Amino acid sequence: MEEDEDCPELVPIIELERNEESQCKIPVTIITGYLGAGKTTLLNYILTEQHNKRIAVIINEFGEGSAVEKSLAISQAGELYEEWLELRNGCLCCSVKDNGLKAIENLMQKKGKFDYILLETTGLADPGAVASMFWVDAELGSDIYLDGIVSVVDAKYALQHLLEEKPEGLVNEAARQVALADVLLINKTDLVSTKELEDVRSVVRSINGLVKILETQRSRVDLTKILDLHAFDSLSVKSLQDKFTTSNSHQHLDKSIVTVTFEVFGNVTDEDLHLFIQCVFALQNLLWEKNVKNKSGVSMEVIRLKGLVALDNKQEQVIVQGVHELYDLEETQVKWEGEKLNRMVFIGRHLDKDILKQLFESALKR
Ligand SMILES: Nc1nc2c(ncn2[C@@H]2O[C@H](COP(=O)(O)OP(=O)(O)OP(=O)(O)O)[C@@H](O)[C@H]2O)c(=O)[nH]1
Ligand SMILES: [Zn+2]
Repeated sequence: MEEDEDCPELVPIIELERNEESQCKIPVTIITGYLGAGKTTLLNYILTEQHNKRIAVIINEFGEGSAVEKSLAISQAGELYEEWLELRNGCLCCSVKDNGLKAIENLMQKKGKFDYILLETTGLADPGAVASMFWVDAELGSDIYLDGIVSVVDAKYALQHLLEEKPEGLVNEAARQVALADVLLINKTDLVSTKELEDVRSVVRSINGLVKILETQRSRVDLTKILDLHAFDSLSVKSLQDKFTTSNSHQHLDKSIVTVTFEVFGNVTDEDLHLFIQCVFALQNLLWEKNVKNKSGVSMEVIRLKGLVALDNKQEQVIVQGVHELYDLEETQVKWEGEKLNRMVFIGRHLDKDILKQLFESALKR
């Protein structure tokens, strides 16, 4: 016993850093889903479940062009406080990016730190834009990080919403929400038959080949399955590998949003990888002259990107994450063994696998 005290166990630096990080950084989970799917029910459920966390809930009620107000409830020991948090600008993609973070940071100064932040976006907001504003590099010194995106669909109306044909150029928001999700709740399973549920599951799967699907009633879900996912950092490398081995590509009913995956041997320089990703993310930028089209001449749009890549000067696997024109490379702890097999997953509209794969192959070192 005494000997133990004399000789303290050495803790590797990496572990120390990770612990420190997880102590001071606060996860944000984005909860999205079509109108009436069960998002608020989920939030209420989370707030009343035993979790020993101090959770801040932010509900976006972004009105049409009106001033943005956020209703904020802080739950502590079952008590609910409500407070209005006002943001000056309604534009999600640009200025709210700073305001949104700032507002939360200010609030934490006033109220003390939270352990967790849940953000419910309305059925109309583009969760990709919301996600990107919370997906801030650690270097920026933010107190919060994006942990994951949870989408809720209504089992009864999901097919109708997901398969609805939009006029050319318009996005099916319900499908985009599924495309972005790390975890998807098929809620209100009490309202559908086994067959209907099976159909919803297969359409969801055809849109997003990576998403973890859970079925719920009244949004009741095991919280460990939706919180602390680390979906946007290098800790997700294991799950990405698993998904690659289990997911097989499905042919989509509505060809607009699909998941495209490919694997290519080789390695790439840092610079060429950045060029490739920038090119891919510029695909949706209609004003950009290099805007790459699919075989039918329609512009591709990447909603979510994940990949495991081999950089020519790195022993470790590097994970690539992208959402809404933001992307990030992060070195993992996992060393390559044997031949280096790059794995890429794209979720988006009008994607053409061959073109994306060729583009990636030409970025690889020869
Ligand atoms: N039958 C059934 N009803 C449910 C279930 N979950 C939620 N509801 C009901 O569905 C309605 C909508 O739920 P909300 O949680 O408010 O949905 P929401 O996604 O927050 O809706 P908006 O904020 O309007 O977009 C409510 O009346 C809920 O009580 C379920 O599993 N089964
Ligand atoms: Zn709601």
